[in-house]
Amino acid sequence: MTTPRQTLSYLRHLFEHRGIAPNRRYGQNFLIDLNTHDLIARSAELGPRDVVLEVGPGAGALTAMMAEKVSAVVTVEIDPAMAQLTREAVSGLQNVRVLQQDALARKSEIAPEVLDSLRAGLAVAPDRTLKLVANLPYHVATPIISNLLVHPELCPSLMVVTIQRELADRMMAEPHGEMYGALSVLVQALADAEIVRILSPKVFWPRPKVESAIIKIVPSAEKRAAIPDLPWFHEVVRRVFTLRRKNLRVVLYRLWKPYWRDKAQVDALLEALDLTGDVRAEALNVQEFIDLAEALRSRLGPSAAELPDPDDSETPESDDHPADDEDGDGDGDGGGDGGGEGGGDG
Ligand SMILES: C[S@@+](CC[C@H](N)C(=O)[O-])C[C@H]1O[C@@H](n2cnc3c(N)ncnc32)[C@H](O)[C@@H]1O
Repeated sequence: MTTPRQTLSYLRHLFEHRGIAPNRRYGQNFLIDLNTHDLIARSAELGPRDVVLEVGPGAGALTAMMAEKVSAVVTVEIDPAMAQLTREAVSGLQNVRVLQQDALARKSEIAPEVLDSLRAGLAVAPDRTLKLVANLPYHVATPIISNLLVHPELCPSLMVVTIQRELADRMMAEPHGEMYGALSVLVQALADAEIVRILSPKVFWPRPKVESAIIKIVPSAEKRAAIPDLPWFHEVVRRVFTLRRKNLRVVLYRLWKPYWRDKAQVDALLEALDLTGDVRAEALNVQEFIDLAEALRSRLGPSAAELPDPDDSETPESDDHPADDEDGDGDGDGGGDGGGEGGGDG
């Protein structure tokens, strides 16, 4: 077995020879411990019916290992130099498609070319199943995972990914805690998740500043079926956590203002759900979020999904960084009137 030291030396020489260096902007921390690659592949229970999506193949070591076991691998690599290394690592393997592009379109959606390649791979035989297996670049992990989780036809049967440990902890977090946010609700509402292993910075080159984790997410058909409108659920969870420190009465009134005559209508909706208006989003459990989204859907109607965020310029596609209170007013909503917290969730 190649040791981490040998892999590191190989990568260093390869990069030097090509005149390239790891690019922090792209979250390039390469796994140098091949045992970890092996653990990722084993945890993904790879088999001949699988079509694997790998975002960020880097030098292609995990790609080549997986391609031996599965029916097809679709890899997406933003960095042309890395895409070239991946192509070389899998040359001779007919079942790997290397897309050199951003895996995301419009910052938070999975690029249509990626989805089309997955559809093509799955269409080859009716028993093919999709899996996401990757050492994900940290800045795209949340949109990749959450978009696949709610995707109507391309939700994977399994996701095994390496991510920052903090993000893994957020996925597993319980209500009331600082870590609990849109991503916790989304993952727990739609899947069963477990942390497979915490990874020390030492297994990467260059070493990141923080720990990472391999997380295994198993989307559940039963849980999905309990949520009638997945995109709406995603939208409600994401929006409500943009104002995590306001009470729910204020949050709902403010987020869907054109739809309410007055706050008494919000109170009536909350009362029907057995919730008091002074409760905060971070206190709601997953089932309460499912019920809330459904009640709002019935009350507000389909056009509510089209409503822009209260102040779109300040509210990115995210919510959830714990405990920021950027406007200093003590309520942590990051703005005087409905701005978001930023930080990368849901
Ligand atoms: C953490 S490295 C993983 C590399 C390799 N799979 C490994 O395990 O050593 C993340 C990889 O994702 C690529 N990447 C970063 N942002 C991306 C994006 N938006 N779309 C596709 N690939 C991206 C980086 O260039 C890098 O190769």
